[in-house]
Amino acid sequence: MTESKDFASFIDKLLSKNCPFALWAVPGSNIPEILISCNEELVYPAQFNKLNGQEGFIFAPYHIEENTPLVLLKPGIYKKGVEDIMGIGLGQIQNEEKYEEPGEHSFVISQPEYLTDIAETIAEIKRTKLAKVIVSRLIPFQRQQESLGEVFLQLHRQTPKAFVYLVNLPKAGLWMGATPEILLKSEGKTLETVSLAGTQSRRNDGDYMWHTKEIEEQAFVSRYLLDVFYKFNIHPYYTQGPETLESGKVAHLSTSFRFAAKKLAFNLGDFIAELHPTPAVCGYPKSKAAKFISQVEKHNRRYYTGYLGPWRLNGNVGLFVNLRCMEILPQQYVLYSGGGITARSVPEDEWEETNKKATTLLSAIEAVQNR
Ligand SMILES: C=C(O[C@@H]1C=C(C(=O)O)C=C[C@H]1O)C(=O)O
Repeated sequence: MTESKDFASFIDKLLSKNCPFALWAVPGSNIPEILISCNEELVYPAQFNKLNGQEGFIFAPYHIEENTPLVLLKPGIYKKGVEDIMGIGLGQIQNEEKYEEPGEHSFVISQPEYLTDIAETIAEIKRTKLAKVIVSRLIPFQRQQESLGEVFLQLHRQTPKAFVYLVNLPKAGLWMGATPEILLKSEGKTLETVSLAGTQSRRNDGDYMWHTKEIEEQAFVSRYLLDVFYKFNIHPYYTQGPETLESGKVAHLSTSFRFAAKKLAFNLGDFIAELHPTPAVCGYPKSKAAKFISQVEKHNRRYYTGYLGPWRLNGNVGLFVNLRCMEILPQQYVLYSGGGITARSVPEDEWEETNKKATTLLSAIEAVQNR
């Protein structure tokens, strides 16, 4: 797919129609998939647990609010593979009006402000029972005349092991990303969820050493997953890891948990509602961390740290946490990047970590802008 100039211009033409769609490639696959829906095929469930029994593609926010609804694209035109996708007659797709601009993204904080916030976060952790909290920030980047189709293909070329996507939706906006984090994925009769946390720079020699800070912060996520398993009576389950997972310019610690899908045959929506947001993107304990985030972060996370992916589409569930993502506005890209803060954090290192995470997207944009 990455070789096709025609495919990039097909994506650009689709974007110019402004119809609701989700385009994605699952990790390790070169085969793109698309779901195009008309406005009538969009559903806005009021709560996360209202997904029981539904089917389609989900684009879920961090918090459901009026400006950030949970969106389900019901099966409309679904195609897999470049040829089949490009076979879609664009003439049959209705032009939709331009969406309303999302609210101001003016809460871009400077490095000194960020460092102060992180120092205060560390002090709060040391003073209270809060053990870990994810603090994020916005990174704006100027758009030029570059093709978004080309940026999507470049992103896929650079991060083939991620879930790479482009989503255009009224109410939610235009988003692109390449996330390494599985929330819930089906494989035959098995379901898998993953505890992913702890970050270091990617190494060429693959010789990773993990330190106490990363080991502890990933363990918080694993412990939380086991609490949720206990609530839903999920056993036996099988684990693999912690092991190193590379994505873009960084690497993480990852543990996979697998169990029989029949355990959640009737309440998969409830399970997701309980799982989200995990301590990988919120913190631990979860309610304390969520409250702290709402005080320390001046921006609205919108769909960053939400989740997205096929939901029982042709029988498959493939939900990923919305990380390494950006909202695409007419004049600029707004990237979202965050990291887990614990008592062992060093503010300057955390700043660097958010920069490194952002290079996944920035290097794809720059590669296209500099062509
Ligand atoms: C919050 C992000 O990533 C999450 C936080 C991580 C960390 O704190 O080390 C690692 C992976 C993700 O679970 C992000 O990419 O913005």
